[in-house]
Amino acid sequence: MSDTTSIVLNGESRTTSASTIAALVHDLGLVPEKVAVEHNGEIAPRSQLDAIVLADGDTLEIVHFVGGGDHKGDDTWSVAGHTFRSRLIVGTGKYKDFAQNAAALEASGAEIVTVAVRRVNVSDPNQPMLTDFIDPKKVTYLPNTAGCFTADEAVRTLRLAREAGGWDLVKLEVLGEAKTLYPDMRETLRATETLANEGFHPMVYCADDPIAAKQLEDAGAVAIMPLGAPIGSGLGIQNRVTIRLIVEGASVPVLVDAGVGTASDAAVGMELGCDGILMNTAIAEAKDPIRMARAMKLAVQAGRDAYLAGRMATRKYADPSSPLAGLI
Ligand SMILES: CC(=O)[C@@H](O)[C@H](O)COP(=O)(O)O
Repeated sequence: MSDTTSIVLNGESRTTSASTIAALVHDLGLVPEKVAVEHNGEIAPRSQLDAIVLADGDTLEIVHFVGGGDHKGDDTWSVAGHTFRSRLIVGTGKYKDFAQNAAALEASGAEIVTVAVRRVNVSDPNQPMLTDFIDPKKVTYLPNTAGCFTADEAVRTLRLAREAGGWDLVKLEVLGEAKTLYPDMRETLRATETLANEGFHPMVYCADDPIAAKQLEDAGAVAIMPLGAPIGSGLGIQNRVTIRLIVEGASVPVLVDAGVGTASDAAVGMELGCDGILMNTAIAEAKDPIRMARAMKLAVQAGRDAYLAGRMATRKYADPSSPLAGLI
């Protein structure tokens, strides 16, 4: 058994002297109901907090949900000074029309919509305008740089967005090629630096790469948005390990952006500890977009609750649900 244990708390390494997880939680002054614990790579159920004794070489991560995480609906998240209840962000592309888009948004409960500045009309009053259907006073508009393939193009696009609507909380995506729509991480990093220096708050679409995620954060990204799978593919989260590593390493919100196909994909992202999910195609291309929007809302909530609840430990073998002890 070890007297001093190195742990990761809210993404930061700390050393403490307690020997069981429950004692650690107490020593650190945390509220047990508001912590999630990962012990040697497995989520430890809260009921076992005081049963797990730490040994030398153990790995332990304690995630403390400051000010949230209970059942009273106060589980908010914040980015660049804006606080939201909904952890779902929806897009504004591929819908039949703005009316359907607005109805899906309503059903999703999302408080943020992302808008492709180069594709969606938000400023020409002679054309149908998104703002007539989705009120920017009630919903946060998150301008994005969809369709930009260089840092310069993306930065120019967001400067225009800021001039048109005053938006400085923005979503940056710099694509590498049309076939995969994978981000060009070199250009993305360059654009992040420029935007941060110009006073923007860039939420950044990126590869599911923990090192790149850290570099973006250092460059001024206010949120890290790794793809779950290629944009518009609906393939669901392809690499849970890298998403989890990004969540563990980040001190800004992490949101899966792109590739969600159905509700269970959204739940998986949230169960991995992401702060939220951004999606467009899964809702817009569903046979019934309004119903799918509602399903996504519930899935994001369910995944978040499951994460906060702390899943049971996995076992290699069966364990009877009705205890066999005492039976003849
Ligand atoms: C809406 C938006 O910003 C997209 O660029 C985003 O990446 C969504 O991807 P999906 O369409 O795969 O959900």
